Amino acid sequence: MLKIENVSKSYDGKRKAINNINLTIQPGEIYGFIGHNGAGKTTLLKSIAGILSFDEGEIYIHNYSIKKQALEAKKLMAYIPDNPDIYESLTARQYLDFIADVFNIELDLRNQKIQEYANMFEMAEKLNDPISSFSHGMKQKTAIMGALIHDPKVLLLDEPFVGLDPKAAFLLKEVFHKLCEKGTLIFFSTHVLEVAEKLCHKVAIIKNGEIVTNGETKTVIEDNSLENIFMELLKES
Ligand SMILES: Nc1ncnc2c1ncn2[C@@H]1O[C@H](COP(=O)(O)OP(=O)(O)OP(=O)(O)O)[C@@H](O)[C@H]1O
Repeated sequence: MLKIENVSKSYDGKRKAINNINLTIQPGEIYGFIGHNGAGKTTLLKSIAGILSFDEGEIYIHNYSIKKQALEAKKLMAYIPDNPDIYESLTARQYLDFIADVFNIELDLRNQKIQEYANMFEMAEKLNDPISSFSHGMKQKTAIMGALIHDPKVLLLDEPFVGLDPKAAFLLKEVFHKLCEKGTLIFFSTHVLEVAEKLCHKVAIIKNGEIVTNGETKTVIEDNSLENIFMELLKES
């Protein structure tokens, strides 16, 4: 479970980039996080991942506080940033081996997973090529494979569909479904409202650092489209 309690963060000590965020995400849920540019999505995702410190509140990953028990919490999760800036000088296989080493994944299991995901994302031929030679989408796929290698219980992704071709986007959605069947919870930001509408069990909409609505996707959208709800919420002061 991912529990976010009263979390606030300011970069300059004056304006809060996120303000009093409360969200609880259960195992097996696919949860979409939607907001305008600068709304605070990346700030919250990085705070959950333990990359960014926050000023107030607490975040728990399966009851481990990301502030006080960061190592235990981080073992259970994976975070994929919006820009897959991964080690350019390594080959994809070296990068995946490195991640597997960090998480202590035994050799047979890691090779099996690398092969499985490389086949799935059509990266098997590229495993021994340097990441510096990859397109944005190929780097994104490599980052995704790295995130999946240790079977995270909590998967955080910042704009995961940007830069993926339609087939890779379809495959990633399939991966989401498979993971959620196994009890992994997935929390991802997106600007692609159709994806959120179709894929997510629940959604939260953030505006100027505050959650303006959240809940079951079908309840949030009722008879309207998510795009209309989003535009209405942006208009309201
Ligand atoms: N390193 C930083 N230093 C100062 N202010 C920052 C920093 N990073 C983000 N901000 C500010 O915090 C607010 C939230 O930014 P954040 O990147 O979390 O938004 P976002 O919802 O992810 O936006 P986008 O959809 O454009 O990626 C914005 O006002 C932004 O200018």
